[in-house]
Amino acid sequence: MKALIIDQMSEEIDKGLKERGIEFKKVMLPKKDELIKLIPDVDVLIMRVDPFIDKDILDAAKNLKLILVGSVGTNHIDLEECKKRNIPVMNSPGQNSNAVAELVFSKALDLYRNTVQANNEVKSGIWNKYRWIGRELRNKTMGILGYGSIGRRVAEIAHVFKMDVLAYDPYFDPKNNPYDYVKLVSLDEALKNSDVITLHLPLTKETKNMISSKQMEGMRDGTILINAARGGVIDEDALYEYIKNGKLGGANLDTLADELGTGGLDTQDVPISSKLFELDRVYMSPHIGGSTIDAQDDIGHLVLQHLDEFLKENK
Ligand SMILES: NC(=O)C1=CN([C@@H]2O[C@H](COP(=O)(O)OP(=O)(O)OC[C@H]3O[C@@H](n4cnc5c(N)ncnc54)[C@H](O)[C@@H]3O)[C@@H](O)[C@H]2O)C=CC1
Ligand SMILES: O=C(O)C(=O)[C@H](O)COP(=O)(O)O
Repeated sequence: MKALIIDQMSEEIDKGLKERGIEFKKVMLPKKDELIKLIPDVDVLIMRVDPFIDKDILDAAKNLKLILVGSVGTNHIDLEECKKRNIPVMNSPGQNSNAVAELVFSKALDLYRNTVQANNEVKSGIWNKYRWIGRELRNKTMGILGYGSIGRRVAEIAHVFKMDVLAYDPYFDPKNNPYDYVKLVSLDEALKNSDVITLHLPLTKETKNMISSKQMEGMRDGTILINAARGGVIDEDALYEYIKNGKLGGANLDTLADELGTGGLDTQDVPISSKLFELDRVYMSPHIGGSTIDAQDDIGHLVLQHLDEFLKENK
């Protein structure tokens, strides 16, 4: 059995493959052409959110029996084509939830306390403590869109910050709500009554551009938006307009519609641009929500557990 690892993953995976006597190769983020050349004799593909695994790659993957994904989202894999070929795709739910949730609060606090502008100003040699009057999360309302693994972890932390918590998730059965301090509401109610809105739902046909002008119009003045889900969920043109016209208080984004893992760019250290970058009240990070040593180690263990389950079922 041969495995191919195509992203930066925990060393635990290398160790685990060796212990199981599985031969493996590591090629960091191969381009599509390169992957098509590498994949014909691969049995197990181990990856994160790049590159896009499409029909051409699957056509070349004559031996492929399993795709192990060290991420939650699988919108970068043609699941239909995998199903046709009987190739299971096993993702890693739950393992990076805390990492993403912590980043959400870092992002909300950064915007509320203007840390990026304050940092830049001090380092440019200007000391002015009066310009950067911020706000506190305490007593504000957190609106969580998508009350899954990450959404629920965000709710727990928001409660500790003494925030009120609203959540919108049409697929979540309220009977399973573990927290009495989280009120499950409609999308409109969540938009209208939140000071901080954070997105934790998958990118699907239904959620693409789900947050657009109409939804931004329905938000409170000064609302800040955090997106550590997928870029395509927010209409970036509308976001630009609503931050520029002052209706929204800012956005802190970990993802963009045209980025790695969403079928857009396909390598690292690529130039990226967006008119959103013109706006001071837009803060960015390059899709690092799940990128902690802790989360990647937990993911490594789950990937190996999934591999063992597969091997057991396919002896
Ligand atoms: N920035 C990053 O590094 C990371 C981003 N993600 C993204 O976050 C998403 C959520 O991750 P998890 O919470 O772990 O997944 P999850 O599957 O536990 O939760 C997703 C929730 O979204 C809900 N949902 C689906 N469609 C919806 C809709 N139309 N409206 C409202 N809710 C809807 C589902 O019912 C589910 O409860 C992933 O799909 C992925 O795209 C996940 C991990 C890291
Ligand atoms: O799990 C997901 O879905 C994510 O978006 C990841 O955390 C980000 O991708 P990775 O590159 O961290 O696997």
